[in-house]
Amino acid sequence: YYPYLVPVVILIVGPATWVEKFPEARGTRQSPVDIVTSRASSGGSAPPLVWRYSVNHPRSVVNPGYCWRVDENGYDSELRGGPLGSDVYKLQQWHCHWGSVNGEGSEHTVDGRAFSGELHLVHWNTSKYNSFTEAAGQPDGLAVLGVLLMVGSKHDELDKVVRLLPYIQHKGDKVTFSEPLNPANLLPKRIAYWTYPGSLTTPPCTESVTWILFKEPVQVSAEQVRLNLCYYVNGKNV
Ligand SMILES: O[B-]1(O)OCc2ccccc21
Ligand SMILES: [Zn+2]
Repeated sequence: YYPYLVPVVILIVGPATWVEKFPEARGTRQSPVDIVTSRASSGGSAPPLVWRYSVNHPRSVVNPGYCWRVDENGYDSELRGGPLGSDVYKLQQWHCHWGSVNGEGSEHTVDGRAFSGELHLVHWNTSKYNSFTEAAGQPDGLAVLGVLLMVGSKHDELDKVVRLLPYIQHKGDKVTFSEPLNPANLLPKRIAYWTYPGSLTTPPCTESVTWILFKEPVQVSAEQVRLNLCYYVNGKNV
């Protein structure tokens, strides 16, 4: 008999190899980062951060393969002030990051602590650029509101998306819903935040994101985390 040549396939995936395909990943303002709270300078006299979202318009939930994403389909919205100077940004999409093990799903950490998940509301600079794609390549092109998620009470607004996950179990699946939803209800009550110039946390890791990470975590139920996990660890085809 011939000793079977076991095909040794070393699948090298993950951040360590992103630099080969995405040179931006070697940059100087890469996200996520650990927020060292003792080193954060006080906001001083930054103007207030202001947002306004449209509520009653059709949205689509998509499975892009790494989580779920809600597309705002171009409906009106505004984010301005805070670290954003005089530019006005518009909500393009929002998505979440969950871990494979509960309790360590967030992208950012705070003093070394990870959270169960992290919501990203992605806005683009409509004062300076003509499209999301164009803005996504510019240093002041995107502004992302980051919301840390921790296990606690059920989140009713988020549940409008979580309950649709069984219908988009595979990469590329999409479902459109018209139930009124206010993205402002996804944000914490207290709106103190940390901000820093960073990048996409996923390829192509473009350094075009002004990060605005709220200090106060938002609570989601253990069942909501479980639903996110089972549809995005098992359901996703990488
Ligand atoms: O890397 B991210 O998930 O976080 C910020 C962002 C913006 C646009 C697409 C993907 C992302
Ligand atoms: Zn993200």
